[in-house]
Amino acid sequence: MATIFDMETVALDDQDSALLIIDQTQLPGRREILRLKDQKSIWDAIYLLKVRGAPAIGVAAAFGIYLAAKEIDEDTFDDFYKRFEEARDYLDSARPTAVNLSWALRRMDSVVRENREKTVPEIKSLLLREANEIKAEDIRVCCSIGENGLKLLKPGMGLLTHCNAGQLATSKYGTATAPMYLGQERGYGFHVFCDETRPLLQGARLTAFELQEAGIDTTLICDNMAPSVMKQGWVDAVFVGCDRVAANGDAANKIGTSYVALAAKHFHIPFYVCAPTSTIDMACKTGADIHIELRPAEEVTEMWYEKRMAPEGVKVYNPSFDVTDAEFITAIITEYGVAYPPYDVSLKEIFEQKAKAER
Ligand SMILES: CSC[C@@H](O)[C@@H](O)C(=O)COP(=O)(O)O
Repeated sequence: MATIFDMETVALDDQDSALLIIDQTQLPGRREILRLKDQKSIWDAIYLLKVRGAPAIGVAAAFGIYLAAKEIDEDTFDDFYKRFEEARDYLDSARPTAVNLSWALRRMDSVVRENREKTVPEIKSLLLREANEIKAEDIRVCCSIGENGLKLLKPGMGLLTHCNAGQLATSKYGTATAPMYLGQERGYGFHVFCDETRPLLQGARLTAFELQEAGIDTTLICDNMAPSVMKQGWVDAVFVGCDRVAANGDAANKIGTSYVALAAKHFHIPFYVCAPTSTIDMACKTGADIHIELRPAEEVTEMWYEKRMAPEGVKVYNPSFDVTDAEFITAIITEYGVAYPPYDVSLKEIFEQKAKAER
């Protein structure tokens, strides 16, 4: 599949001693690679959206906790694990909604706990192996979501997406964009509408950039234009990513997603949520249990380039995500297949398939 950068979204350097990310706050104007070594700068990069998107955050956290573990200078398991837990909890506090962050850290934590009889250097190298596997898995998962999503589409279709669930939000290919990249490679000739995605414009700055660079026919619209574009008959399907899916199929994604879902339902357009199983949180019963991150008011009162546009002192409400109720979701596309309502049944089946495949 075609990708836009030579560099991957998240990587370790050649010495496995620093996290390399492309600073997404600078895109599309500047392609700046950041080299992050200490925990504070990795935490900041996640919080400030220099690296963002649920799967990419998970991979960054996996590498981040490995780098933290590497620096722990203790000989006994208990002393090592105490400091490991502190670093784990610190990274986990960077952003609350995307479950991939805690999912990846839990996986790394299991590696430590399951190998307590090994030496600390051995545990450190197992952590490196696990972080690399989390990233490799993410790439495979995106490819499978691409294949599963493409089966739902026909050549020449018009698609709409919200926020950035693309290459920049994952290790490669994206989730919601994977069927688009794959379709492009196979001559489907899709036309994609990108919602700009206020307040931080991930759609305008990142998705429109990615898709255009990949040669996909792309049109940028303001968020409030989606219903109008749908009404004209230009959209045959909506594809979005997600940050956490609850066991009943309610799905949290970038603020504004539920508004797109409502419009899609009104115009009888299928609304698909692309979700790696790492983003499905079966411990979370419904969308009401999903913690929605509140972000600083300045993201709304100032434009991305720091130009104030709202009156000083105005009250601002700035939730970063919203929950689309399961009833508005036509299907959830995972790496193990497509789940249809009722999701409490179909998502369980997806996890059964996953367990079978892992046996
Ligand atoms: C494959 S990424 C899915 C989601 O993480 C994405 O759609 C999204 O909402 C990202 O939000 P962001 O605040 O930019 O991290």
